[in-house]
Amino acid sequence: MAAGDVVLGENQYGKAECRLVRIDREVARHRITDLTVTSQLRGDFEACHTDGDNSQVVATDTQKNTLYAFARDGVGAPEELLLRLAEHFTTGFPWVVGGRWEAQQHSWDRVEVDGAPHDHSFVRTGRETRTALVQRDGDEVFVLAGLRDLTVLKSTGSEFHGFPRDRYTTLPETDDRILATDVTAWWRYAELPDGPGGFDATYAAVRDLLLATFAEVHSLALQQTIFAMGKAVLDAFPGIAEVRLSCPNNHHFLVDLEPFGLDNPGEVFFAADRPYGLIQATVQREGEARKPRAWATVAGFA
Ligand SMILES: O=c1[nH]c(=O)c2[nH]c(=O)[nH]c2[nH]1
Repeated sequence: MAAGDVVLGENQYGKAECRLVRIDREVARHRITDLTVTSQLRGDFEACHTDGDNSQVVATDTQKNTLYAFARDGVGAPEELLLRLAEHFTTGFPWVVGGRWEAQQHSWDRVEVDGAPHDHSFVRTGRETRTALVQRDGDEVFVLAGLRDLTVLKSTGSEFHGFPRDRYTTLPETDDRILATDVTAWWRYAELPDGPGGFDATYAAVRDLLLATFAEVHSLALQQTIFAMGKAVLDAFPGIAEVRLSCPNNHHFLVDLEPFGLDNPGEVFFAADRPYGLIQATVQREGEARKPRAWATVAGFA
């Protein structure tokens, strides 16, 4: 090949953000699963890119249809649905070597009527979005699970001091501040959960641990808090190999009420929306092999 020839590099394609709602209605008390799913295939699609030869192109429309057809049998945990799709496409078409399947799960609560949860009416809650990402390359499968927009705030139990001061430093030291963030977390399964409840139970337990750790750690920095959150997850789940966290420091500034002849003993704040500190960390097990390919397509993580 002559130097300077132009060739196709890495590529993937599929249907992005398929909106899927499944109602389990075998019993009077319906259950709702609300997902946004992206399916992308990797493999030998060179002829399509270079010559417009579509003979190996599993249409994005087909990928979308497969998702809805699979949902007819039940969805289960988002990770399970993605693993099914990965298996189907990777084993069903010889030139498809793998791909990337991602889901966001949108949560609904039951409407309460006279104090009782309703059977078939739901209300969108302000809860976090659950996320899942399966990537497959031949027999190698990476499963990430996570959440985003888990918004938390503690009104005390947070300090920030001892940082270096130079001519540009104006931030006062504080031994009592609001700590607020929107947690984005991903964790990578080295072993898939096979106990009761599987992925769903692990998700719920990890979420609880993240929240409890945020609440209970007396924070000297958001960095310290997020490391503790990741560590709590690794300590509790041997099958989880690493946790990555990305957390904005949603600053709350004490308002100066002196011009109005008032004091402000940590009660009235301006909640700024930007700029915000952005604190990100990977919490991992010492000596465990890194898996950079598992993270290559996760936006916003180092
Ligand atoms: O928890 C914090 N970490 C920082 O790195 C930082 N920097 C800053 O200005 N405020 C804070 N708070």
